[in-house]
Amino acid sequence: MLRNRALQTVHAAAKRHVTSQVRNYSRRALTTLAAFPDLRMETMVQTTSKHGMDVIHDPLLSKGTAFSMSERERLGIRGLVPPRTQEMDKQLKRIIRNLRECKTPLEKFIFMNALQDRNETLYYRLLIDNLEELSQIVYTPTVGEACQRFHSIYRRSRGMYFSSLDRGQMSAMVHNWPHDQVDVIVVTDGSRVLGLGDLGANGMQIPIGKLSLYVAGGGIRPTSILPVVLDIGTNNEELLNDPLYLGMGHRRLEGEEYYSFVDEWVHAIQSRYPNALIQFEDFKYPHAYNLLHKYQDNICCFNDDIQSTSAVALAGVLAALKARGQAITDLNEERIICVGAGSAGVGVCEGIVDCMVEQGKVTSREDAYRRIWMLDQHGLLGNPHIASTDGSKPTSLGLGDRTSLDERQMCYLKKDMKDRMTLEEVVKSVKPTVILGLSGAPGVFTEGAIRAMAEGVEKPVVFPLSNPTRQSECSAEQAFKWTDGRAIFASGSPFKDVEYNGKTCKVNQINNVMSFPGLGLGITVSRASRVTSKMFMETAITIANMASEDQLKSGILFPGVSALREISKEVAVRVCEVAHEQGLARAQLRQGVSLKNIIEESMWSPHYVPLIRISQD
Ligand SMILES: O=C([O-])CC(=O)C(=O)O
Ligand SMILES: [Mg+2]
Repeated sequence: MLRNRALQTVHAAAKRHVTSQVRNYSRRALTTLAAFPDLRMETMVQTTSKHGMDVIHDPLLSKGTAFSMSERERLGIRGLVPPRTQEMDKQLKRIIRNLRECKTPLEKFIFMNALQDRNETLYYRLLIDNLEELSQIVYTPTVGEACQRFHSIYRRSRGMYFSSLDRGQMSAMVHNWPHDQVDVIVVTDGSRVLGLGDLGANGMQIPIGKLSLYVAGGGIRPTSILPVVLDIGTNNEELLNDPLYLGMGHRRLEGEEYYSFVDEWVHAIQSRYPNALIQFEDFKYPHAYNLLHKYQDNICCFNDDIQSTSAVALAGVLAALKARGQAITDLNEERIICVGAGSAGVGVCEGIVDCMVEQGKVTSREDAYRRIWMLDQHGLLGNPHIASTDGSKPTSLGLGDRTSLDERQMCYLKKDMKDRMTLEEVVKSVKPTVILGLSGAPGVFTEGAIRAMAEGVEKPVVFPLSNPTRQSECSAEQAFKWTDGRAIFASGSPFKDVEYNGKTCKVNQINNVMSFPGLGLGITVSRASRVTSKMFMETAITIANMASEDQLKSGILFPGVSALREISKEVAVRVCEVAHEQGLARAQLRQGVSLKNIIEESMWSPHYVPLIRISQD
C-alpha cells in the first residue's frame, strides 16, 4: 500500500518532467520514497511504463544481471533473471573476458553490436573505459569491414531506413521513431563509405558507429540519437547481384530525382525534430557539397567529411607547426600538397585556406590557393595546355577517369604547371613541407615522392588520411623509414608507433572523431540554430592547442582518442561561445555558472539508476 502510494507520487513527479528519461526527484517524491530503502540516497531515477520481459529486452532499460531485488519486484521480473544481483564491475569483467575470446576484429564488432542490443548502459561503460581499443572496433577501421559485410552479419535493426519505396510517405514515417527528443541525426546515402566506395544501404553501420562516439565521446544521450540511411539505390554491382543484399536492388537515383528524395527526407525529419543537428556523412562528391550548400544556411546541419575532417586536419597541421617550433600563425609559409580532390580533399584545403585568410598573412584567397597543389586520380590539377616535356602519357593513380573539374576544384588549378604531373614530379618541383592524402587510394604516397620531400624539409608533415587502414596512402612505417624518422606523422585510421633506429616515432590519428562529438555537444547545449565555418575553425584551434610542450616535442600532436571526452568538452565550450557570439544560440546562459560546468553537467555518462514503473495513463 505504502509502496503504491509512493509509486503514484513518483509517477506524478515524473510526469511533470517530459523531456528527459532520467529524472531528478522532486522533493515530495523524495520524501515519500524514503519508504524504499534502496532508493533513499538516490538523486536520479528512470521511469518506465514497461514491465517483465519487456524491461529485460529493452536495451535502454535493461541492466542484465544488475537489477536489484526491489527493482525485480517493482518491475515484475523476479525469477526472470538469475538470482544473484551482479554489479556493473562484475558484468564488465565477464564481458571483457568474452570479448577477448573473439578472434578477429569483425567478431569483436559483432560481439559489441550484440551487447549494444542487450544493454546500452553496459555497452557505453565498456566503450568509454576502453575508448582507444574499442573505438577501433565499433568505428574506424573495423566498421568499414562491417559495412562491407553488413548484409551477412545483420542481426537486429537499429536506426531508420528511407528508401525509394518511401517517396511521398516520409513525413508519416518519421513518427515511427520511438523517441520524441532527438538531438543528433547522422545520415548517409552510402555512396562513399570511408575510402571503400559505394556500399548502398550497408552504409548503415557508419551512422551507428558515429553516433556511438557521440554518446561515448560527447556525452549525448543514447535515446537522443538517430542513425539514418537514405537508400537511393547502389551502383555496386556485387551488392546488386547478391540475393542477400538488404538494400534496394536498383541503381542510384541521380539528378533531380536524387535531390528531391533528399529534400523530402529533410523536410520530413525537420517536421518532427526541428531542433536536431543533422550530420551528413559519406556522401560522394559532388552531392556532398551540393547538399551542404543547399541546407547549411537554412537548417542546423554540417557535412562531417568536408567540415569535421577539415577541422581536424587543420588542427593537425597547426599542431605540427608548433611541434616544429613555428608559430601557428605562420601557416602561409607552408607549401602543401593534397592528394585527393573529392569532398574530403577539397574540404580540408578549404579549411586551410580559410585559416590562412583569417590569419591575414596572405594578400587574398587566391594567394592562399597558390600555396596548395591538388592532385586527383590522374595527377596534378594543372594546365592541360602546357605540353608534356618528355612526351610521356600522364600516370593514373588508378581510380578511373577524371570528370571535368567543378569551380571548387578549379581554385587549386595551377596554370603554370603541366596537367596530370605525377606526385613525384610535383614534389620535386614544389618542394612541399606538408603532404595530405585524402584519395582513398592506398599506396599513393610512393617511396620516391616521400624521399624527395624529405630532402627539402627537416620535419616533413606526412598525413595519409584515407580510411580504413588499408586505404591509407602509406603506412606509418614507410613514412618514418623514407624520412629517416624525421616525419611528423598522422593517419586517418590508427597505426601503432614505429621503432626506427632505436627511437620511438609517434603516430597520431587525425580523424573527424576528434571534432564531431564535441561540436554536437556544443550545438545541443547552446541549441544553436546553425553550424558555421567559424565553429569549425575554432574547433581546429582548440584541438591544436591541447598537446603539452613535451608531447609536441616527442611528436604527439594532440591527446589520443582515449582523451576524447576531455577534447569534446573543450570543443563544446568553444562551439557554445561561438554560437552565442554569432547570435545563433537559443539556450540562455546561466548566470554565475561557467560554460564548462554547464557542458560537464549535461554530458550523459553510463550508470545504472533505479528503475521505477509508472502506469501508462
Ligand atoms: O569515419 C571515419 O573514420 C572518418 C570519415 O568520416 C571517413 O573516412 O569518411
Ligand atoms: Mg565519413
